[in-house]
Amino acid sequence: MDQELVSSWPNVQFVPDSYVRPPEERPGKLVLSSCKTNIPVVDLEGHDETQIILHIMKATKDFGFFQAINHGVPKVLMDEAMAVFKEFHAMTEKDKTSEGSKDPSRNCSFYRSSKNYQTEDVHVWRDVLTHPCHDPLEEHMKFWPAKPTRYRDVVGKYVVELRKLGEKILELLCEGLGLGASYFSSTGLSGNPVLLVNHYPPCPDPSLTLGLIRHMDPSLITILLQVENGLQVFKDGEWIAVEPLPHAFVLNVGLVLQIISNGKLKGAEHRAVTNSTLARTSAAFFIYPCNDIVIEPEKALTNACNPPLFRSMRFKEFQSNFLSRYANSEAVLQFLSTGHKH
Ligand SMILES: O=C(O)CCC(=O)C(=O)O
Ligand SMILES: [Fe+2]
Repeated sequence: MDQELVSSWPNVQFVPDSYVRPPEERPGKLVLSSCKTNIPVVDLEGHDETQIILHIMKATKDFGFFQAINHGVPKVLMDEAMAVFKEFHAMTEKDKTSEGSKDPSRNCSFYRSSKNYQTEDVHVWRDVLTHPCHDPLEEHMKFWPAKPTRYRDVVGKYVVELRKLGEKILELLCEGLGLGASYFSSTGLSGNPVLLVNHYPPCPDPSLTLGLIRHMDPSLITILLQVENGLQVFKDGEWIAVEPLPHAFVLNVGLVLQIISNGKLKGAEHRAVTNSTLARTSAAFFIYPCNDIVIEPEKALTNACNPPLFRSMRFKEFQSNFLSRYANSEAVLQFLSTGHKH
């Protein structure tokens, strides 16, 4: 059973030992309805941009997360993209594996649990399709799945819209931080968006396992599309469930933005729980810097009273160190820290 994708176990009756999380990580009773459910909702339409900026800054400072409505991405396209993501994950294991493994460099790939499957002690209950989304799009698209037949067409349109939305949110955050609106796009810091399509099949005992362990994202920001419950955010010692709102996106601050803003904006830990009846699909659009870009606290945001809290390093180095410490945010932050405290 271990050799197959989680989605290939249609009638699994119990959680295999290799998927049972250690007791301190298990969601237990906090799987769904017993959690609080409240993260801020930000309406991105409207004429008063100053108010929108204030609202986003407050939400990201308080929670590291918010849901965006009236964001400008066509609803029909969101529905089509989610439908095609579900169609991909509903294909046979053979088709998913061959359609997701066309890229010899493995930037576009399909895998179960996590990229550390071979070395991790315990797996998580998910299958993943991931691929790059930066320009020139056609060059990456040839490695994207060709089945379902409309995948490239629909997802190609979807990622163009998400890149626009990402730029818009980053511009608003820049203004909130007092940086020029084009700060990220002009520096290459937002030049490397990647899509990750998570699929969490129904699980016989969601209290024992996780779809995704507690982590922070190694991105500038992440834009998540979800239609079923399962995402939880850790705040003030508690797990908060992020209930899907129709046609909203869930936005969160990643570690790269935490570094650049010198801690003015902070990421939040989050995880995904599984569900005993429904399969859940979520699509995370990560805005990453290009590999060779140096990430460090922006000089305009540091001074003698606000010394840089984070070391400077290339994104590539940041990412490999992040991955080796994935589940341990404290160790990640310690690695990044200059030793200065707020
Ligand atoms: O599936 C979700 O809701 C969470 C996805 C996520 O956090 C991630 O892919 O980093
Ligand atoms: Fe995440």
